[in-house]
Amino acid sequence: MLTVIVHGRWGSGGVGCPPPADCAALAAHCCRMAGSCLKGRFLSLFDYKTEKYIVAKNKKVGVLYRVIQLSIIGYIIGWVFVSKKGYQETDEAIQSSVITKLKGVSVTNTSESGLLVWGPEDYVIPPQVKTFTQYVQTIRPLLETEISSLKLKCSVVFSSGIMSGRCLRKDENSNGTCEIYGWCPIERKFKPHRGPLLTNAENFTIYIKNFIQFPKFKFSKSNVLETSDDSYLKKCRYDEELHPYCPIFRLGDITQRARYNFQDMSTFGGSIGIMISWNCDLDKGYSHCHPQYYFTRLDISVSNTTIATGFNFRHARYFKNATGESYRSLFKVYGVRFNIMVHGKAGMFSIIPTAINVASGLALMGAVTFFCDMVLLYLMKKGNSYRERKFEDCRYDKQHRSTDAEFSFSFSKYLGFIHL
Ligand SMILES: Nc1ncnc2c1ncn2[C@@H]1O[C@H](COP(=O)(O)OP(=O)(O)OP(=O)(O)O)[C@@H](O)[C@H]1O
Repeated sequence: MLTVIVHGRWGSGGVGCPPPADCAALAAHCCRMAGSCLKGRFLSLFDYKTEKYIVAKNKKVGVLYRVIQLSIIGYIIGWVFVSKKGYQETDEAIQSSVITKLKGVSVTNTSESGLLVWGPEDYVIPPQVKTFTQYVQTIRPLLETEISSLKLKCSVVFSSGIMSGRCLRKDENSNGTCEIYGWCPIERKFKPHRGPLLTNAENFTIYIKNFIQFPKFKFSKSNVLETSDDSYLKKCRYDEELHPYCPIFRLGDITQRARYNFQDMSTFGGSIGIMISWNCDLDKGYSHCHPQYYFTRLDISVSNTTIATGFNFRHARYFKNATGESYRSLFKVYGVRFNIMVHGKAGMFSIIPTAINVASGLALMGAVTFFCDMVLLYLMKKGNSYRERKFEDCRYDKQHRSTDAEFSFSFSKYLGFIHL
């Protein structure tokens, strides 16, 4: 669009103004004509003003104009509307709840502890801080009441504990050892057993139940397939191709999907992130909103030189012998910690984002005209001749003293209408 910008002057003095004598005559004339002038100006408010186009027969600029125009149309339709769904209102304020249940049984037979059977209630340590606090609270009274009756004093050369202040086994050959309060025997340092102690741990299964809500659209759903088959959860195992909506995962498959071997990870432990991603196009309907799972190992760094890899913690079991003495078994456990993260985004058609994106598309199209005008006027060889045609100087003309066109120009100018 090539628009003519009209320049002009209105008033006395300066280039284009008639001599003062003529101005006085003109003023007198205007006064006589005041009534009709005002009427004419008022009526010109209801004139329809249209833009003047100049067709520039320049192939280079013409091709450039079409190419940019097509690119912008492609961007708006392809990227903004089709890919980014610019016609939808979105809600990322997802409300979510995750419930997990692990299943699987294993047997260990070591020289220290003999034959032991391990079920989920033994090897699953609740990761939530809240559960852990409850665990500490049930144990603490036992320690506090029993601590005085127990012979917890232990004399060692190096250990951590509370010093009693007494020195034991002091003779002429040695300075003796400090007595401390602590559990006997003190913890011995073992190198972790190579590979998992719970040998079939990679076949354990974890059931991840996830509920999500998009409050803006009053939408809620769970990741468990909606089916009338009661035995579905007993049989199914998650598989991207065959059972993408089965919420039961084999531990070995999870580490494999995170590109790590379960056997390697189980020696020193590790942390696996399970991301549940909900990307729902609610225009397609309820049944098309499904979760997608992504697995990644979290306790590693890109450089692979971190010394912080692995995951372990200490865990104790307390019991009493036949005479009522309290004992505890202290375990330093190496395990795989699962961090489950939920991310969600839902979109639904709305007229407001549609209108905003259409308007910004049209504004971009206007910018193309401005850009091509600049190229045509300032970069082309014949730029001067185009400039002469594009910009016309409308000067005051005695014969047409107060024309509608002139008034209309001034009115537009002083209202600040600038057309590109
Ligand atoms: N980790 C898991 N591995 C395999 N199946 C599981 C697992 N957790 C639950 N299930 C099965 O999924 C179904 C639904 O489990 P849910 O916990 O809702 O019900 P439940 O009757 O309390 O299960 P259960 O008493 O068997 O633990 C049950 O058939 C259950 O056996």
